[in-house]
Amino acid sequence: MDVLVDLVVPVKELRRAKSRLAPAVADLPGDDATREQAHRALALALARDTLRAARAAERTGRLVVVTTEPAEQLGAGGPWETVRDTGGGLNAALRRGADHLRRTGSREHAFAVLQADLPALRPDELDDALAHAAARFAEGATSAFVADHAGTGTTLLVAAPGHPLRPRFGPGSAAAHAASGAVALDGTWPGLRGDVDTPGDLARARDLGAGPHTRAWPDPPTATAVGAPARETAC
Ligand SMILES: Nc1nc2c(ncn2[C@@H]2O[C@H](COP(=O)(O)OP(=O)(O)OP(=O)(O)O)[C@@H](O)[C@H]2O)c(=O)[nH]1
Ligand SMILES: C=C(OP(=O)(O)O)C(=O)O
Repeated sequence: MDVLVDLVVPVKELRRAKSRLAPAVADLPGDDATREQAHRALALALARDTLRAARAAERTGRLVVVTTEPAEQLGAGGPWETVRDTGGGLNAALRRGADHLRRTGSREHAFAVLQADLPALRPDELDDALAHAAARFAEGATSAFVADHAGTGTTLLVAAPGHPLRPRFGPGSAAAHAASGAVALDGTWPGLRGDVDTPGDLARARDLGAGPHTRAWPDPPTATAVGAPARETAC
């Protein structure tokens, strides 16, 4: 497997994202509009911290964000490419990102999907998980995944070079990916496994050590923590 792995990261429309985190904003001061804005800011903070760590990983090649949001909205830690999410849900968005990579010259690379709700992700964890995947591919596996901390969801799905991504994200996706033939990767990667769906997950990620955006939420982080702006790719 090539040293570099091209990543597809899905970022849902912020005003519809992370509905299970509504209780985390319920007690914030202000009116409903203020709380809705804080909810969108939280979804954005999770994504920004995930992207920041993903971009910093040494094994990350191209980084493609599939979203309806404007590239500049995602801001921190670029550059990455954005591909427009044209609907159809998460797995359709991921296939669109993978198609974009394939059409634009990444045919020989391994591809991976990384969820965008991993605010405590550390670049070295992602590098280590991608190295584990490469080792399994050398043994003949064609895809591999990392289950979330609950063991039911999936935070990373990797396809070996020359093999398609077969995303089966959604409830029970860890079992669905295993049933599709993907091998489960073993490793103590708390940030990589630490997806944030509920207020309890958010507290857990903050205890682990979340990135600057999630740490600062509901306030914005300082400009120095934000980093370079994103680069948008027409698609
Ligand atoms: N581009 C894109 N990303 C999606 C879509 N649905 C989910 N995602 C992303 O997939 C990842 C995991 O999503 P979920 O945990 O199901 O997030 P969610 O749908 O925002 O959360 P809930 O409303 O609480 O179910 C996150 O990075 C989301 O931003 C979609 O339709 N399009
Ligand atoms: C979409 C997924 O995330 P979650 O289960 O956390 O919603 C998944 O793990 O497949």
